Amino acid sequence: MADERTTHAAKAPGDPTVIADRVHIAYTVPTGPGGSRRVHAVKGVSFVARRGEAIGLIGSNGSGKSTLLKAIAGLQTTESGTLYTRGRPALLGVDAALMNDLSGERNVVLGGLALGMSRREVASRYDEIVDFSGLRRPGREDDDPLSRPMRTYSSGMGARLRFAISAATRGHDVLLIDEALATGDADFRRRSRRRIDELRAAAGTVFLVAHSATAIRQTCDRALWLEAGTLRLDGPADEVVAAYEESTRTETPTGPRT
Ligand SMILES: Nc1ncnc2c1ncn2[C@@H]1O[C@H](COP(=O)(O)OP(=O)(O)OP(=O)(O)O)[C@@H](O)[C@H]1O
Repeated sequence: MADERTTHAAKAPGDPTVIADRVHIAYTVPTGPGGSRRVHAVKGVSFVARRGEAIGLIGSNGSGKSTLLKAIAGLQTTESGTLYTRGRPALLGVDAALMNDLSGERNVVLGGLALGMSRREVASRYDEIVDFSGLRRPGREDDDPLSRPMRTYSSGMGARLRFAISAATRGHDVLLIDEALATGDADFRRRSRRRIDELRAAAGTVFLVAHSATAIRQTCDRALWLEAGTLRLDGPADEVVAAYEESTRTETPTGPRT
């Protein structure tokens, strides 16, 4: 079977959708009465993302991946440097503005509106979203998770619904996905990959933050490896992921042996 990813990757990338030029991002963290300290989360990161690319962000915990994603989405200000994002970016993922006390059904509407869909658009895509999430199981109509509050969902169910909502968006030049593919079964991951490919083919740029090297390898053609806020490597996903894996093998402390 042909590898869709290779087909897309073979196409020449298009116009720039995100341009980062020596971007620095810092948080101010209160340390006590009147005091604060700065956490320098992203340090001088530069890259150009183009239409048609799916770019994975990889790096150890606290390396700045989510911060960079938020900045690309326009939700986090930069301290210095220039960050340009074309059109309407959409940030999707575990932090998406869903409400745990509301039912899955209400959250589909809420999430759709938060992503800029009209009520009519949400209504017309409702079934598509729910089908994609895989939460409505034929023959199990007596227990429809969509009518239950989201707090009763497993983390995998919640992640699937969030991804399904976000995957229904249209017309975004830049789609940012945080960790959405880390959960879900093989079938869901396959459908997610196909959808990301479709979004990419429909002209946007997709950024994906994932801890799973496999998700990045299977979904992205390019990867940015962040380490302690700096861009350590930018290149073909296979190469960057291999270098990252190699470093985690050699740099992960094993702890003292007793
Ligand atoms: N709201 C915040 N206030 C203060 N510091 C923050 C905030 N968010 C993140 N940080 C700090 O910024 C740095 C980068 O965090 P970020 O969440 O971007 O990393 P990450 O690579 O996405 O991590 P993970 O893989 O664990 O999700 C870390 O040192 C983190 O502690």
